[in-house]
Amino acid sequence: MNIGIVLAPYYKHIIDGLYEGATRYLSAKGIDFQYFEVAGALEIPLACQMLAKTEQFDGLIALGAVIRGETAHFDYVCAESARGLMEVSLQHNIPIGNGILTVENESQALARSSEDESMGKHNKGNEAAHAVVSLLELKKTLQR
Ligand SMILES: Nc1c(NC[C@H](O)[C@H](O)[C@H](O)CO)[nH]c(=O)[nH]c1=O
Ligand SMILES: CC(=O)[C@@H](O)COP(=O)(O)O
Repeated sequence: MNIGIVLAPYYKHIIDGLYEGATRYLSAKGIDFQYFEVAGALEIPLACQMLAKTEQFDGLIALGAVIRGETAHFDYVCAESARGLMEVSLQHNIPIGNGILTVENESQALARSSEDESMGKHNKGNEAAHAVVSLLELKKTLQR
């Protein structure tokens, strides 16, 4: 099993936490992974489509953090990155875990990308990795 991780280090310290959460989950299950960087969350869907077309990955994980600013740009970045991921996943029949945070402020982002469980919220990178693996396990069951 080979997982492609597409990450957008717009906020590097936050993405590092998401990446740690995702890769700890994959490593604990003995699953191989490779990562690829893009500029921001809006570029993640096309990168996922590029990887899906290689047919070298069983699943993909998208890691990003979108924090609301002063304008409506937040709404478009969140909506279009999520829509793009769903479109690629369904069109290419490839499981994609959406670990793109869409939050109001940095505090909310840190709470969802921390390695310290005492921060209260789950690590969304870990959650995205679990989501992909669970879909791949379902796929394996159906192929029996
Ligand atoms: N504001 C955030 C962005 N904005 C950049 C876009 O994702 C994109 O790179 C740009 O519009 C050029 O196409 N990206 C994030 O990942 N997080 C943000 O908070
Ligand atoms: C969420 C974003 O897109 C970020 O760039 C916010 O920028 P702005 O303050 O110009 O809305």
